Amino acid sequence: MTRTLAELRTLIDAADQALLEVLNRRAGLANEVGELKRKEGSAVFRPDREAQVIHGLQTRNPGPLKAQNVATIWREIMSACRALEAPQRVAYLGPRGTFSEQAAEQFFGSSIEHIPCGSFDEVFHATTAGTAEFGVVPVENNTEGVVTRSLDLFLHSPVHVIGETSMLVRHNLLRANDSKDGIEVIVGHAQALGQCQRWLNEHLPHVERRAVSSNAEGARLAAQEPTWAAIASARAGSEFGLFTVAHAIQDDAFNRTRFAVICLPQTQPAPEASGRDCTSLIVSVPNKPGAVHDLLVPLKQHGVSMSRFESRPARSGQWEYYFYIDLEGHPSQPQVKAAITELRQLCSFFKVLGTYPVAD
Ligand SMILES: O=C(O)C(=O)C[C@]1(C(=O)O)C=C[C@@H](O)C=C1
Repeated sequence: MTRTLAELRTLIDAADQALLEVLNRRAGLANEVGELKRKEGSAVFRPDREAQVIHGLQTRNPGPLKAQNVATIWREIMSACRALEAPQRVAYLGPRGTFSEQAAEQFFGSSIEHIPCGSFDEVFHATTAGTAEFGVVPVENNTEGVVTRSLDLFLHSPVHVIGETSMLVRHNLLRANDSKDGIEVIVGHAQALGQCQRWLNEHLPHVERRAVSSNAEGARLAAQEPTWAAIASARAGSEFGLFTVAHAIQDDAFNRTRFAVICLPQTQPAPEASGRDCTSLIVSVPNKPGAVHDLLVPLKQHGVSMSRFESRPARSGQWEYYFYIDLEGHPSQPQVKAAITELRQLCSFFKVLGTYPVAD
């Protein structure tokens, strides 16, 4: 027997009512957890616990909801519960509508206090000065490579990384009217201009490209200047009331950016092991033959995999470099701890940038 639309909607209403009751029961429990944490003086945000909750539910999910939907829904549920315990102030490269804002909401859920900043430097500053408890900064893009300013800022900042999130980045050409004609200037963040180079060379080869502090700032400018077009997200387009002149103009269809979530260690200690963790280090070795090779030996000996190895000039004038290394695992695992201890002895500079659950 097939059910009518009216019958199905009645059943959905009843399911929603039951859901609402369960969700409020959950929120009440989170409130109690919040009181306990206030008494203990412990951190509200526990990314390790949230990662475990989501992975557990995904493993036990009978469907038809997809695993990805389970993650999205529970991230929002936990965001709302967390906000009841205490609001989280999150700094990112603004204005409203940037990919950094999307990354912040993807990681924390939307129940956060937004602190949009004018530059990556400001995000670090807001996070260390206490204007924000957390910051979200891009660290790497699969077409443009590392975000050098973020990596350089990590070096001397007291913040550590407590999480990461990775996002598919789709760029659009946005304008105050819906025509591709008469565009004199294209504005966007330098990274975005780079990620759309091929499309721009082919479609608008003679138009000036101008780097601005963020894509959303470009969208804001394009809303005021009819001969300008901006490269930015659909979200920035709706934020500033722009037309999309061309969709998805990034050269790589799978253009992904990885963001790091930062905070002061006193705000939030390093997350405990979640089962799928990453440990990020910055190291430097004496400038002598074989030194970089030697770095890899403890990793091989203890069977620890390296998922990233980047170098940045040390600016000492001596051809010295800082290496940004991501290891798979958590220092609470004996083999990871042993590899890190041995690695530390080989380095002239050594900093654990953070240890955190791996992004999905
Ligand atoms: O388990 C906790 O410590 C909670 O505060 C509860 C909860 C949740 O909603 O499940 C909320 C915030 C934390 O980040 C982790 C989980």
